[in-house]
Amino acid sequence: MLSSSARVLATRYRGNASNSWKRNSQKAAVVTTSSSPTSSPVAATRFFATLPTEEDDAMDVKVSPWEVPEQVPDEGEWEGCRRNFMSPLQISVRGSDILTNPLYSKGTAFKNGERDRLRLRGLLPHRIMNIHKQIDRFLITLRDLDSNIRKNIMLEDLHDRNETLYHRVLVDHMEEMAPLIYTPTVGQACQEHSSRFRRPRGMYFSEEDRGHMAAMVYNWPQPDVHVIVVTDGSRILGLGDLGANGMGIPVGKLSLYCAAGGIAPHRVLPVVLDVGTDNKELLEDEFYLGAQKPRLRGPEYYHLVDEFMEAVRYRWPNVLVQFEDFDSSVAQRLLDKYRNEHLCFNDDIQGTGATTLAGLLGAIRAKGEEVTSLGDQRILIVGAGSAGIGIAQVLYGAMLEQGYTEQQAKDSFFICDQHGLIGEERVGKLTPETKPFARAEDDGMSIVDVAKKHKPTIVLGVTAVGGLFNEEFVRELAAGVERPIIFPLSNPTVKAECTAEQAFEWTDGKCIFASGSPFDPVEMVDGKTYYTSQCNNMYVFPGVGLGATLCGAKKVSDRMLYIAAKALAECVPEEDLARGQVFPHISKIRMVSHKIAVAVIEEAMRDGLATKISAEDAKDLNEFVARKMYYPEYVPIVEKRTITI
Ligand SMILES: NC(=O)C1=CN([C@@H]2O[C@H](COP(=O)(O)OP(=O)(O)OC[C@H]3O[C@@H](n4cnc5c(N)ncnc54)[C@H](O)[C@@H]3O)[C@@H](O)[C@H]2O)C=CC1
Ligand SMILES: CC(=O)C(=O)O
Ligand SMILES: [Mg+2]
Repeated sequence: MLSSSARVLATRYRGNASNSWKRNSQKAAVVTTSSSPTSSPVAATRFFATLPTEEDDAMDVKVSPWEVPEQVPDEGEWEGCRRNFMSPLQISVRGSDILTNPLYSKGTAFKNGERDRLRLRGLLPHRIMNIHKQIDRFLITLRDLDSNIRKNIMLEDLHDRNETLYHRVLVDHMEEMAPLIYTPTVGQACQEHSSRFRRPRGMYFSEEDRGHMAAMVYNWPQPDVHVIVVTDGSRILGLGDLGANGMGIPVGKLSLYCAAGGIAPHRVLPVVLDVGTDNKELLEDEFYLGAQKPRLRGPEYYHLVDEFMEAVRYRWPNVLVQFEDFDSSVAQRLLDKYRNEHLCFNDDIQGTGATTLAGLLGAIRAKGEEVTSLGDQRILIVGAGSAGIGIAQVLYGAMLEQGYTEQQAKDSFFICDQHGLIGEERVGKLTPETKPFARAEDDGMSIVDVAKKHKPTIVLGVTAVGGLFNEEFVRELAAGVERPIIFPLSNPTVKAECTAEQAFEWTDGKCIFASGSPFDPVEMVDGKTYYTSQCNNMYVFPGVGLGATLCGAKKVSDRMLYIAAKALAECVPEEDLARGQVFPHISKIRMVSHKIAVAVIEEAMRDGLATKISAEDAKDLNEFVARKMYYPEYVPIVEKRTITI
């Protein structure tokens, strides 16, 4: 139990932006030329040629010319890549079919000219609202709801009605909305997916679909998908096997791809590989919507995944596939199989590794130590699954980059699973990725004893065991070092290894704290406020995906993720670090994604992996990426006509 000396601040702190961070101004060294024109990820631009009407020009939506900032902009300065010209969207549907299409519908925001030419007159109430008024009205109702799951449902309803408004709500209110559409609420949304199913979103592939997948992918209505997030539902957050109910995760991740990463909504596809479930409750649940049979395993499972990968590549040869929440028994194997032959990455292994590296570089800076001292840290990773070993691999690679020897780098790690410290004694039972991190001695040692003996400077929790970092353990950490870095990364909130209050309370406010799901800052009895950060792969995957797809990367290399981590670390202003905040404020996430995307493209070009960057684009990659980022704004809609002369 906590004493009353710490309390969570009721209102989440809103970080200040600053211009103080240093920019990595390294320019691309190699320029590749495109053989085909780069397709735009921006909805409703480029391929529509008809000019807007006068009335559309007079739209009351404020559109200002965007600028690519040289440094982190002040609050409000970042326009999120707005445009001063909006090409009209040319569509062939009319009337009520427009209103029921979430990619086209503007609801009450259709102007009179559009209502006339699109045969909407009479189908909408008289009053015309602009997007700002629509958002105000939406927020009043949303904020009135008494639970986060109800808010999640209301947001998903909006998602199904009007994608532009939905994504704009996310862009403008990221701090408030991310926990509602993503962790922690998405966990509950997945658990309740079948019971509250309203409308399908995404695609499902199951065993019955074997032999048909190449045809099935043509059922998806969008011709040019850029990003797929796929799960088999086997390890949804820290909630275990949720089978087909895991669809909420690809949907939530892709909402962030659009709002935070600037990929247009019609270019994303959420997928569940419904290969059954070993979750007894779901197997017995009369309302469960997935395949009610035990999980497919062995060669049959891998063949199914293989057919899916072939099918999506057949229809969309350049599509990026993000593997998400696959159980660690298959995650690494799938990554190894596809990483060199398909544009793909595993978010839990690679994205989490890169994000954690960025957070640790920030934390080390916050402590006043050299960022290049990573290999001098003593890093205790509790949890040796996809996330734990993924993090170890990325940190290990970063240490080598910093000039440490392989042995020095390995000696920095203490990795524990539920049997305690992983030592060489059980090397025969370890996965090839875990083996290099086995310690020569102390196999099976408890985390408390590791803390006592080895005095870790950094502790990362990736076990999905809520409360595992108990008072004894955290106090031991605080006794060992002046300022322990404590990252309980498991999701959702109930699975966090400790809370922010506990970490600050038990370390007398000395720790640097970052968690997978957001925690409010904590006010201690001394009246001091202790700030928290969110260390979640959401800071990395949108930018990596944006950069990789924009440059037509042949693959996602480990170095791209390393570069992404460095770019992310550079986005944290000094004054945030001084408060112990080691990630940029969530409201800056579009700017972070932009910076990561530029860095990823530069790296792809250096490594000869970029296939779609023209010499012209390469002249100013900042501008190129900003121009390509989707921004949710209503564009004028016109009828598609075939003109014959
Ligand atoms: N913050 C972030 O961005 C991310 C957080 N995560 C979270 O990390 C957690 C783990 O994810 P995965 O590694 O994919 O799962 P996993 O199931 O592959 O790994 C869990 C590991 O924890 C170990 N473990 C279980 N009980 C333990 C105990 N009592 N003591 C020590 N170790 C114990 C298991 O042996 C296993 O090695 C999940 O809650 C997930 O939500 C995962 C990816 C990203
Ligand atoms: C954040 C994330 O990817 C996870 O918890 O699995
Ligand atoms: Mg995940």
